[in-house]
Amino acid sequence: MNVTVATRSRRQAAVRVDQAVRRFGDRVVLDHLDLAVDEDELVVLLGPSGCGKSTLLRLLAGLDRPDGGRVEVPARRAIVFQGDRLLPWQRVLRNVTLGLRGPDAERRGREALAEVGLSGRERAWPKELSGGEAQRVSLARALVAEPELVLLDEPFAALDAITRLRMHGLVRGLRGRHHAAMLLVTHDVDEAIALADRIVVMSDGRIGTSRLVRLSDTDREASAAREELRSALLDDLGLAGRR
Ligand SMILES: Nc1ncnc2c1ncn2[C@@H]1O[C@H](COP(=O)(O)OP(=O)(O)OP(=O)(O)O)[C@@H](O)[C@H]1O
Repeated sequence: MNVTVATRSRRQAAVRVDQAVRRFGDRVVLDHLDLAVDEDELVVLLGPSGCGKSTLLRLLAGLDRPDGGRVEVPARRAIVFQGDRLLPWQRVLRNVTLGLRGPDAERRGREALAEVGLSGRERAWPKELSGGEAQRVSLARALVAEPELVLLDEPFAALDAITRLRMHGLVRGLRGRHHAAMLLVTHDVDEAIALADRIVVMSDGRIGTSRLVRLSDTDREASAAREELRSALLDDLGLAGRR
């Protein structure tokens, strides 16, 4: 057994991946990959299609096991996928509180929905929601149990550009109130810049470069510093010509 649930202590990395290997047949998808995510840190994992991002996230979520190496994650973790994966036969509030126990579950669910701007929609059915609203419910569901780690697997990829920008603003706001490590997977350079404390670029089954993002929220929208980072990331991804 090589996935362990870490005992948490102060200042420890929330996620620690050491030399993880994952193979499918002859294909080595994760090739001795190392990655650490600190408590409270939002790391964006950026990489081209097929480079193994989802494979890594599945290991961290405990949905799959490595063939070699170690994966340490906290016990309380949540995952948000590209599709909302809400239960269509449950109302919005119930979808959020499904994993909760105790007498205050409903109150916590309502608070989580208020946080994502969906007060008043508690009794709606999932099919009555827009794509952006459904993903906001998914975020509320992920955060309601105060996880130590939130895994976000291209959660906004299916949304239109304007809704996606709104979701970026929402995630930045939520970070101030939830002290979780977050790992967000995307192949969208602009999304990475909009959200990350640190961007790690994945290729050939390993983490290549790791860049700290030191931009203010205003700079993230439009500035020379942002363009410089964008160019550097396109270089990291081998897409320099697309600038
Ligand atoms: N269960 C599996 N069986 C066989 N091959 C798999 C399996 N899961 C993933 N792969 C292969 O591993 C490689 C990496 O897949 P993965 O989904 O992790 O990539 P990704 O970086 O998330 O891609 P995308 O950005 O397109 O979602 C792909 O070549 C894929 O075909």
